[in-house]
Amino acid sequence: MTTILSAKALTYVSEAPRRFGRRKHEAFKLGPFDLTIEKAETVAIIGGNRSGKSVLARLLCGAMQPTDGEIIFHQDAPHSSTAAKQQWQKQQVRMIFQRSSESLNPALTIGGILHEPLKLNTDLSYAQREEKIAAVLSQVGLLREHYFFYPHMLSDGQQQRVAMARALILNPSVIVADEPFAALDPSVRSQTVNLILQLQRDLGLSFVFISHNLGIVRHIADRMVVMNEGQIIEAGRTDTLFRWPKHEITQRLISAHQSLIPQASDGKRLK
Ligand SMILES: Nc1ncnc2c1ncn2[C@@H]1O[C@H](COP(=O)(O)OP(=O)(O)OP(=O)(O)O)[C@@H](O)[C@H]1O
Repeated sequence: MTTILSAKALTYVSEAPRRFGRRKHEAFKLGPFDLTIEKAETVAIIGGNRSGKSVLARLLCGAMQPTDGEIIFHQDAPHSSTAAKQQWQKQQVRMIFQRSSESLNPALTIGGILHEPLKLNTDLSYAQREEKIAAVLSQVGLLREHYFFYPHMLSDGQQQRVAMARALILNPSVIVADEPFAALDPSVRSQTVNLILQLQRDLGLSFVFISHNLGIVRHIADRMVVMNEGQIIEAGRTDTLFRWPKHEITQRLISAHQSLIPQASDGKRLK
């Protein structure tokens, strides 16, 4: 196995705002804990509300800075200067959010949306960027014509694919997805799951995703990380955790999921 990144003693502490203004965030402590992500694996983060799943996802992709601890990238950066190395590392982990429609700029065409990260992060010429965009559109199952569409002209599933294309365009090693399936209807959801599995096979990508849907977690995650009150309370292979959950909270989450699975008249679970 090849380790892509490891979080060491990762800690995030936010104080409650003292006075004035709306209380957007309350006091919260995440970690310290260690976590590794291997090449081409899928790691699901599960846990109750406010357990810190989204904060962990944001720390992993660099959208929030840890108060303590560090995230180490194990691949060699193809650059020698520290600034270029840091820039490259930032590109290694990209995030996609729950509601793609809200994260896509409505004033830009899909082409415009996909040019942006390339303009900001690479020295590619216009023609090279066009070539890269055509390739990534096809990777996520969209057509070349979609380049000229605005986000509102696309379906939810297609918008999700654009969000995926934007995440992929800088050739990351890890995609972090916060509830990527929650807002999708069941058929689009299974298409998105299949797309993720296919991209993983084709590109050797690692996926870290947060989900309350344990059916999908069981279907696609190699490993599971269970969080509660800012701590990892249990982690391991998905099959093992589903069969032999050790922590009481993991047991509760899994039995709540299993109670939703239809039972046959003889009491056995339907496949
Ligand atoms: N950007 C932020 N800055 C500071 N604190 C934050 C930030 N985002 C969330 N928090 C705080 O971190 C705690 C955990 O929130 P988080 O959103 O990570 O939980 P979650 O497990 O993803 O919950 P849910 O399943 O309800 O989305 C909350 O107390 C929240 O107020």
